[in-house]
Amino acid sequence: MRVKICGITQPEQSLAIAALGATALGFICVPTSPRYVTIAQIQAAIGLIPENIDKIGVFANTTIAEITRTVQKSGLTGVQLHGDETPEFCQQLRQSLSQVEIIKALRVRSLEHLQTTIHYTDYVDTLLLDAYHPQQLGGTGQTLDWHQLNQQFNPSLPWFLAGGLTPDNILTALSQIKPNGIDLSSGVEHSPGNKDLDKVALLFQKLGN
Ligand SMILES: O=C(O)c1ccccc1N[C@@H]1O[C@H](COP(=O)(O)O)[C@@H](O)[C@H]1O
Repeated sequence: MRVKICGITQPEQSLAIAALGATALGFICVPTSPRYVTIAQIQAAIGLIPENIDKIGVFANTTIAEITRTVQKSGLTGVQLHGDETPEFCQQLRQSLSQVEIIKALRVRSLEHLQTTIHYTDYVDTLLLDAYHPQQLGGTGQTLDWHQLNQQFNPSLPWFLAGGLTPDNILTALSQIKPNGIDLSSGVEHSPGNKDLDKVALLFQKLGN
């Protein structure tokens, strides 16, 4: 299973988290987030991380030109679209970034809302489900209803479960639902952007790594 640790701001923490077992690291490219990092900060982190680790930039409601510029300058291997990007936007981004993994995040408002993921199938590589929050785009610590999700969500694409996952609740979540990957941010940090390496280690211990 893929394990993505997101919202990293300190380059040396990237290296430590990769060594603990993360398969993907996430960098927040949304300027309003307390976890926002510049291209220079992403470059510094990526310079330390082994090649086999996925390096994902998280964007929301920005332009294709801005995403493309950031990917090309920083060396990101994937992008996570966490805003209201349409299937048409994803199709255009695919044309601009053909070698890069495109992950479309859906902030789930309702079970009916889940059905919109079908429209992205031809244009993205991976889906991600996060909890909806009226004021914040992500990193909220809010969880989804895993049991209901298990009954209603059966996508044809691989997908990440996100939203309020922690070392304490991860096994409960995975007992109820079987995503292809998990994504954690606020559940493994001291404060926004400052990861708690003890919590990350506990996560991988719980996962049996
Ligand atoms: O973390 C942020 O600050 C953020 C800002 C804007 C868009 C997405 C963001 N984070 C994403 O939120 C989810 C879940 O986070 P959490 O585990 O509930 O804290 C995760 O996919 C992050 O990539």
